[in-house]
Amino acid sequence: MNKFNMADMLGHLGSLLASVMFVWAIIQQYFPYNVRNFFEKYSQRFLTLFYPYIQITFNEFTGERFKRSEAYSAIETYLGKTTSMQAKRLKADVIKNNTQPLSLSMDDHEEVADDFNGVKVYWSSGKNILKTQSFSFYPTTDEKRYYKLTFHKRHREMILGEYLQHVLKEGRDIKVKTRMRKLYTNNGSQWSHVVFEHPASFQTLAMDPVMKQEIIDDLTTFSNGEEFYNRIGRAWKRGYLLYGPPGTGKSTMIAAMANFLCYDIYDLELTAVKDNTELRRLLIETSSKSIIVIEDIDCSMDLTGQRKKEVKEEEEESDPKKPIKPPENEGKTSKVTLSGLLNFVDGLWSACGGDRLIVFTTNHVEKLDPALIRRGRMDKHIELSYCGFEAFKVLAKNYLCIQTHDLFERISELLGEVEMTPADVAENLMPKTSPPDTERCLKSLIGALEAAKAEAERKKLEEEEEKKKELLAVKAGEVKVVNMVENGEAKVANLVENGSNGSV
Ligand SMILES: Nc1ncnc2c1ncn2[C@@H]1O[C@H](COP(=O)(O)OP(=O)(O)OP(=O)(O)O)[C@@H](O)[C@H]1O
Repeated sequence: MNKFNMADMLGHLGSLLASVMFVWAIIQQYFPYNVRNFFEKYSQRFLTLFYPYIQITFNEFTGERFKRSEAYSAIETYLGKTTSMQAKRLKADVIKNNTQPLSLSMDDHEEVADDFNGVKVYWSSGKNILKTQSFSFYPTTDEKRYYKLTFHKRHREMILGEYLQHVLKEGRDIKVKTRMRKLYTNNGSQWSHVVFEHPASFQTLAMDPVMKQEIIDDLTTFSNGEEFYNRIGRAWKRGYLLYGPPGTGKSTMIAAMANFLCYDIYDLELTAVKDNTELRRLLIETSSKSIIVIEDIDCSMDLTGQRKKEVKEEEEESDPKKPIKPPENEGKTSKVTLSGLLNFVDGLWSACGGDRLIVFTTNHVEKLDPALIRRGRMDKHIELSYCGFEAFKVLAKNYLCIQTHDLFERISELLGEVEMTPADVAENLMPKTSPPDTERCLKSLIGALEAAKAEAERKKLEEEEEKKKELLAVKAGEVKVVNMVENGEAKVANLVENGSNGSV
């Protein structure tokens, strides 16, 4: 009996559904769009009288036809984490990133809940399929995806303000962290890029640990400082000057900075930039969350000489008596000037928004114009120097996976006496066999350090000999002069004596 009733009920339900669908199909087919729209509009209004929830739709494409909405993309990324825990149907996409190979988002018509400060909100995904007007035999469809946010109307203010800001910021931050980072280089006025996959990190960077921590803290404060920079009315940028002999890790540190902050790198070849206008254009094209690097700044332009010339020109220009003469550069290809570079560092271009680090490197800090590297322009001066024992320990850990060894004491002694760059120390620690023969590598380093020490001592001796010789030469010269003076005096005395005797 029960069985029969059930089958009967299902039969009725089936025919009811079929009828509803039939009627809906008829309405869609024959009722004009305006009439349907009218019913939909008023039924919605009627429902909102009793429905305490508010809905916001974020469409994938807004305004410009092929431009994906930034908000949609940030929401998609934000929901990625929640989605993988809650939704039953997910969409996966491959992203080329070491830390996270797959990006997950919820499939169409899924719903997930999110909790913010104890308030529950619901996100659902959907798509509208529009039939495009076309004369093709196969009608084409246009899919418009969207996310819908639903929340109770009593939380309106908080959701529209704080929560949405939080979602967009989190989404953007996750995106920055998981995106493939790029290394841009300029060929004249054009940037071209490759994927940036340098493995350097602060962990593998060999330097004094206190200094390293200081840099990490500084970078963290800077990257979280949007509000602070806004408050004090300064462009959100920071200048770093890295200086030290070749092979001390300046380029490696830039790579470590980019990996730490998840920023892109713009490696600016200043010598390829025609003039200040081109420099400005290149800078305006840089994106936020990036490091703009000018390596070997002292070789990129004659800063000292040029600065003097510029100062002289400025002085001459301000002299009213001076006749006006045509500019020297007219008709010639001009170069970037120091003042152009200073404008760039000072952030005249900061109107393009976002945070940027500017990093200059040099092997000869003393050659740079003080105006270029004064605080406020280059906020942090970092000296990368010869390898100390602490830096060596980092390299030993990286290259040989050891934290301590009997030979460390000797190495520590030698490093205190000899100047060797981390690049040279690393080269000696490079395993030549597999598995690495730790002792052999350490002994190779000791051998190199002893050879360097002997060489330094030999040079010192040579220099001392040279100095001695110079001193002797000076002394010999002095003796000669004294002799000459004495001879001269004797002659003069003779003459005087002869003169007083009346003989000429
Ligand atoms: N402090 C360091 N920590 C770890 N590795 C380092 C360090 N310094 C140098 N190296 C190693 O030496 C190589 C050369 O270093 P890097 O190019 O960073 O030096 P640099 O100071 O930029 O030199 P240059 O002034 O010639 O450009 C790197 O590939 C890296 O492997």
